[in-house]
Amino acid sequence: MPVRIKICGLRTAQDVAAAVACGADDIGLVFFDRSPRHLTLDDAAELALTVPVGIRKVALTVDADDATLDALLARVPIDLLQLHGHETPDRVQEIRQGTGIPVMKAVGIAEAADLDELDAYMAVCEQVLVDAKPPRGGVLPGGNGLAFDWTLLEGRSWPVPWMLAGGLRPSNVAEAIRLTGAPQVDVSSGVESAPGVKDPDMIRDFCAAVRGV
Ligand SMILES: O=C(O)c1ccccc1N[C@@H]1O[C@H](COP(=O)(O)O)[C@@H](O)[C@H]1O
Repeated sequence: MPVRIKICGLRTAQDVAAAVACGADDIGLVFFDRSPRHLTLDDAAELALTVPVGIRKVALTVDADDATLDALLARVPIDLLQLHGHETPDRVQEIRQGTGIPVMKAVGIAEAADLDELDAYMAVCEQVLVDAKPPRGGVLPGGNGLAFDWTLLEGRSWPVPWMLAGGLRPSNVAEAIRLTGAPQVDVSSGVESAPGVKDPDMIRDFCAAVRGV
């Protein structure tokens, strides 16, 4: 099976076109106002219209309340919710049942013990996102371009689909896939020329590196 590719933090129709042309499977829209990739609902609704059928539209939220999620889903057609905050397994379950939208919960990894946290989420969501733990006191809970020790994942297998994220770039994604066996990869800052500014050449190189594994 080819490794699935998610390009996250797209903000313009040109970003979407570049990702789609290079074979991305998922595009990520960020709804977190402290992020340089944040989209308003109006901008996201317009951008969503440019995404071809068959490409999954993923909404990234951080500890969003029900009203925020309802407003988002009423305005923007979303295929998968990426929960990137401190949502507990109970809250994940509640969101999944309340919205009817499949959920991918992000879990931050810095050491082997952090992997235990994944188990509780496997039971309540469609997918998990295995990301680097954000730096203490950092502004963003993700999208920091930081990798974790991928050897922690060697020999692991999980019963639900999972995606690898954190510091992936065109130059390291092939090694990350080889070491971890990741069936899906997610990138944001690793294909940017500046925070929030996607670079079509880097998107192309990233996708080519994944497809070359
Ligand atoms: O991209 C963001 O701005 C962001 C904001 C808040 C939470 C998560 C965010 N991005 C996600 O973080 C990981 C890793 O990103 P990177 O490739 O290391 O920059 C990825 O899943 C993004 O979707």
